[in-house]
Amino acid sequence: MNTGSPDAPNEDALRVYLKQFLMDPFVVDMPFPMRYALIHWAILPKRPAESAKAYKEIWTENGSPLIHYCTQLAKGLQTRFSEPVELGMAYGNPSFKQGIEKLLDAGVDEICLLPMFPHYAMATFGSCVAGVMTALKKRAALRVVPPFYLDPTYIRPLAESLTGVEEHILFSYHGLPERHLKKTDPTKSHCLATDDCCETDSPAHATCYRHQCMETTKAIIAVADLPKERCGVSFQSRLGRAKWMEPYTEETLQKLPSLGIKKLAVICPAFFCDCLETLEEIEIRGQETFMEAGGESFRMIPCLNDSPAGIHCLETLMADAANWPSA
Ligand SMILES: C=CC1=C(C)c2cc3[nH]c(cc4nc(cc5[nH]c(cc1n2)c(C)c5CCC(=O)O)C(CCC(=O)O)=C4C)c(C)c3C=C
Ligand SMILES: [Fe+2]
Ligand SMILES: [Fe+2]
Repeated sequence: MNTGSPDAPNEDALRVYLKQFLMDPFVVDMPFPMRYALIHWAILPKRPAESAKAYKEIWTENGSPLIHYCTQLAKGLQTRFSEPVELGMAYGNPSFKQGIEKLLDAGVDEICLLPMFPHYAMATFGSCVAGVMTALKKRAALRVVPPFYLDPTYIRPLAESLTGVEEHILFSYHGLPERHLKKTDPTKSHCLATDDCCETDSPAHATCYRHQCMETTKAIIAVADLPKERCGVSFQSRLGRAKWMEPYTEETLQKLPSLGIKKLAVICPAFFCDCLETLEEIEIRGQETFMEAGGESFRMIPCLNDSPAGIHCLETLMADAANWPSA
């Protein structure tokens, strides 16, 4: 399961998709009347046209890159397992609800859900699990592959993709409102209480997106044997006026050349597949920002996508989960 894309890169399709995405209480976590008002009055009048323009920049003859890569990955996985594999998106098509019905029609009595998000976030992993549990209505048992932010099958190929990269490396992760980090802290006192909370052991880290992103960064740096001073972290894709995790990628890209960093490579390890957020926000707009601020070269490191390493990673995660005792 992944987030999903609009059916087409046009305003009408974007309105449908954005409404479904942003009315999800796991994404915009406000009481219904406030969420409804914000989405319908502040976001839906303008954002569909803006987002349609962005999607047009990355749309290919195969449609949305995200859906294309996920479809190829699901096909690849199906060649590795005798049990049926279905792809389902949280928003848009193919929907996870259709996927569940297809699996039930095929007679399965247990479903293994693989949210294609390396890190836990209420807006992604949390929403997928809740959506599937509600739609499944206990018609089959469910097991869920946990966040795989440190899994060697994910870390190793990303580290290898940095081989020979001599530039400064920016690890740009999708951001979250800080409010989400506090909300999913089970201790209610750890996350963001101190500057170094993510470095201090805590049960909160099982659901701390920031901690998990930092761990992924450290693991890739260690496996790729990169000098730490040549690496930085930032958070992208901020939406709305609330405070999101900092530093923001856009501001970082603007600032780096003035610090003498003129050659840059960007890797986006929060994304299993390249999508709007990597291809348009970083590779197109981010590159422009960096070069206009005085940068000399900009290189985008691809996500695992439907590479053999990508299929191997998902296959291993799925096989490991299938070996756990039944729930
Ligand atoms: C990688 C993990 C992701 C997190 C965490 C996440 C949080 C999050 N996203 C929004 C709002 C939007 N996200 C949109 C697209 C989108 N987001 C992710 C991943 C994460 N989002 C993906 C893979 C995609 C799909 C892109 C594609 O290629 O189709 C969008 C739609 C596009 C746009 O108009 O920008 C929105 C809106 C919020 C509010 C949020 C956390 C609260
Ligand atoms: Fe933390
Ligand atoms: Fe997003």
